[in-house]
Amino acid sequence: MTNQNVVVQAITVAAVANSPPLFTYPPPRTSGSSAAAAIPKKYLSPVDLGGGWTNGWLEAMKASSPTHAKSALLSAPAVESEQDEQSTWIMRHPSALSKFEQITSATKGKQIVMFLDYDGTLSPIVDDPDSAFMSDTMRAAVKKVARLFPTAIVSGRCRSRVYEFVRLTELYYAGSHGMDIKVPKGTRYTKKKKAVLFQPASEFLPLMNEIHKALLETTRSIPGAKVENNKFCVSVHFRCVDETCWGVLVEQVVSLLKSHPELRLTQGRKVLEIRPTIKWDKGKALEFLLKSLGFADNKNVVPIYIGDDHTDEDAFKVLRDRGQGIGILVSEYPKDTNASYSLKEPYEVMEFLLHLVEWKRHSLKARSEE
Ligand SMILES: O=P(O)(O)OC[C@H]1O[C@H](O[C@H]2O[C@H](CO)[C@@H](O)[C@H](O)[C@H]2O)[C@H](O)[C@@H](O)[C@@H]1O
Repeated sequence: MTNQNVVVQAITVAAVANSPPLFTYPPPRTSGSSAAAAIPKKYLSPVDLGGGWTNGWLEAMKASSPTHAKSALLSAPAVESEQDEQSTWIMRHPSALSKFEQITSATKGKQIVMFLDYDGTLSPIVDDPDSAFMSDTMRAAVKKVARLFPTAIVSGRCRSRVYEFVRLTELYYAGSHGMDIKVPKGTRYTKKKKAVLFQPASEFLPLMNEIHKALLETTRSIPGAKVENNKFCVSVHFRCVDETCWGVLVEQVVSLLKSHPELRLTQGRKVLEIRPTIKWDKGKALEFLLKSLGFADNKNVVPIYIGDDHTDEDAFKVLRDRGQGIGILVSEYPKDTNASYSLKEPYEVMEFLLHLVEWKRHSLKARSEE
């Protein structure tokens, strides 16, 4: 078992797209002085800890909720109508189903490596994170895909938890937003004698447990708040919290972070996430897995990454920067993204996976008959 540590470095800021964002992420400071001046640069979080930090996050929480984002668009006279917005976006990020042939022709003769996010991609978003089950039909589709292509799950969840949901031993798993990767021994692709465990934030484990405990305690008074221990990341869910309490909740999180400049705050779908300020994310995890599979500099490899969240943007950006691979965003709404294609919901993800299986089987058969 290898356990490499990655040096704690300056922060990687979340991926930003070329076009103007529909809502800002990470949130801007709204006012206040910077308490971050005293913090060593290597630990500096994406937004400083000045007085505006809480307000900035609160605004971001509101703006990233689709109903808010939508009404903001509709009330701005300069913005195109909602429908125009949708069709402009879909032209830029066409459906991976309607452009299926374009995708497969780009992968012809090349090795596809499949990367799948879990929540909102393989399982629908539900109120209770512990009930985010994947359907049997989706599991069967992923199983079929994994028979044909190396397949990895890259999730914000704790690795063991996401495995409990997926329950497919033949996959590679990266949990805690890529900070906990397990490459099993002796797979078809790696043939390694020992499993490889890569945990670049391992030194943060005791601190993350402390943070989890502290947040369980402080958020106890807020109805609907849920704190999840994702090993190298702690998630504070606000999906079931009344909007009037969001300010108090974010204040609690921010005040805890004030004494921990080595941690940073990010936001997912109705969730605030506290994680170590290390230069590691889902994009780095994608690169690490490609390397572990022996495909590091292989130009004949096409990674396909499907995800629905801010944190998946790091992976989309890696593919865009490499000029290699296909990023597919799962979203019903126009969102600022580095992905090239889109799918509306997990059901469409399943259809796409099954199309891919069908196409690959067909081309293998055709080749064997040549
Ligand atoms: O990277 P992912 O696999 O997409 O994980 C991201 C977060 O997903 C989970 O939260 C999200 O899904 C929940 C269940 O549908 C939903 O209730 C919540 O509002 C969403 O944010 C998970 O619970 C988090 O720990 C993950 O970080």
